[in-house]
Amino acid sequence: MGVVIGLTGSIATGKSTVSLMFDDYGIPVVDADKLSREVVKPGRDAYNQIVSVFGEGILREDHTLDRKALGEIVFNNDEKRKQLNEIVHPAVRSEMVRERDQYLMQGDKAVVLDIPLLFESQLTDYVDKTLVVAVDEEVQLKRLMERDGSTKEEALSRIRSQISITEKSRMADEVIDNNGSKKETYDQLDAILRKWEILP
Ligand SMILES: CC(C)(COP(=O)(O)OP(=O)(O)OC[C@H]1O[C@@H](n2cnc3c(N)ncnc32)[C@H](O)[C@@H]1O)[C@@H](O)C(=O)NCCC(=O)NCCS
Ligand SMILES: Nc1ncnc2c1ncn2[C@@H]1O[C@H](COP(=O)(O)OP(=O)(O)OP(=O)(O)O)[C@@H](O)[C@H]1O
Repeated sequence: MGVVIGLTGSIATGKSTVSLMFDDYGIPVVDADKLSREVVKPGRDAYNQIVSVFGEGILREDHTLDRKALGEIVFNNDEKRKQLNEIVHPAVRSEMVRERDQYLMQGDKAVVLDIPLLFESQLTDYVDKTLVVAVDEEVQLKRLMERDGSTKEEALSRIRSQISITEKSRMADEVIDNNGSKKETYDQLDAILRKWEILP
């Protein structure tokens, strides 16, 4: 049976960057962020529930979700974030398990579940190994502000919505230090995959 790797980190620590490296090895990745965007498309159950809870003020003119507006609400209010999670997460979880099992059935040696909230949502039972991508907090803040063009306040409200990267690193089976170059990150991933006997 293939190994299921739970890939996580905290926001902007480099999960997507490492997930692209898995692509290079031909190891399939199931991306929870991507699924969470699909299950809230107009007409889907989760979309209808979000509109009924948060109102039409979080819709754009074309009726798709205004993710920035919804983000401003939920990253500044724990109760509202919990409500959104309760709507979106079950749909993401069932799709993720379906895709994971499909890869395992077709005989893949490993499959990656890229889940930002692996520890927050207590999803570690869905995976065999946990891999955390970590950077120092000042690097995280800088990369997040640069990537999203966000203010320090906006970036900090997102960072504070998650368990700290220090704590996640303590819970992980393996940690990749992504403070350095992408090449250094690649080398660490390579070593871990060899240690786990996923690569020869
Ligand atoms: C609030 C929303 C609309 C903001 O959308 P936006 O396009 O700005 O961000 P995006 O979805 O690309 O998420 C970026 C990052 O934010 C962090 N994040 C997203 N949702 C959450 C959450 N509920 N709690 C903590 N961190 C979160 C993750 O690190 C994620 O990688 C969106 O994040 C959302 O629907 N969140 C709820 C679903 C969820 O938990 N998704 C993450 C894992 S399934
Ligand atoms: N080793 C690195 N050196 C320089 N920049 C990097 C490195 N790793 C990642 N980055 C940059 O940092 C930003 C955050 O990385 P990435 O998008 O991979 O994080 P993430 O953990 O997937 O974020 P999110 O939680 O929002 O999904 C991106 O702009 C990325 O290009």
